[in-house]
Amino acid sequence: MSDALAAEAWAVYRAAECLYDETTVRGAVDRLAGEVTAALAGHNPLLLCPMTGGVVLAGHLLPQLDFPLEFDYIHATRYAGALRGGELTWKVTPTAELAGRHVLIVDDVLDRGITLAALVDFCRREGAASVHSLVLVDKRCRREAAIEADFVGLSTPDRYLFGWGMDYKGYLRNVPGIYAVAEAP
Ligand SMILES: O=P(O)(O)OC[C@H]1O[C@H](OP(=O)(O)OP(=O)(O)O)[C@H](O)[C@@H]1O
Ligand SMILES: Nc1nc2[nH]cnc2c(=O)[nH]1
Repeated sequence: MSDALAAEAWAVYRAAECLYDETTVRGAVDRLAGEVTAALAGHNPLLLCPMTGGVVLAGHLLPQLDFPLEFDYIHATRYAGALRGGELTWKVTPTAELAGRHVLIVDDVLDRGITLAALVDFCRREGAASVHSLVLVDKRCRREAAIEADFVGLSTPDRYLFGWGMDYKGYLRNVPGIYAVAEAP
């Protein structure tokens, strides 16, 4: 990507509002790990990470789930570097067999709900025995698909977010807190 976009991302980062600092996010991930362990240890679950946003959360959650599980990824995107979602584009389906499995989808943010609803539908159509979902952030907004996550880390207002896997035009997924882009004055 261009240096101009990197500079824009840096300016957006500096002007943004920190909604949750790193310590708070890590605390939420610890709690989520406990909840998932209580619900799914012993069920031989398959964790499914929607790329790319789910990768930071999955990387922090996995070592805290101290029981047998499998991990795979899926790739469907509808923002593609934009600040508003469009059509969902499928890029990669999981290589793991989902039939008969207890699937846990682990994603960064539940916003309009279109992506998570499509992922859950996909897993059900593939014959999963059960499908649970976990999101780091549940945005308080008007859903466009009737879905809620089973495990929720944190809640935010309806602002465009970045950090902890969430991007600003492809940048800032690495930021170690959850930030909201500054609103125009
Ligand atoms: O609830 P929705 O409004 O459907 O949005 C939620 C989805 O948006 C983001 O993915 P995105 O399409 O931005 O791709 P990314 O994971 O590569 O950032 C995020 O990772 C969720 O999967
Ligand atoms: N980066 C990012 N991706 C999203 N996908 C849906 N909502 C958001 C958001 O607020 N930020």
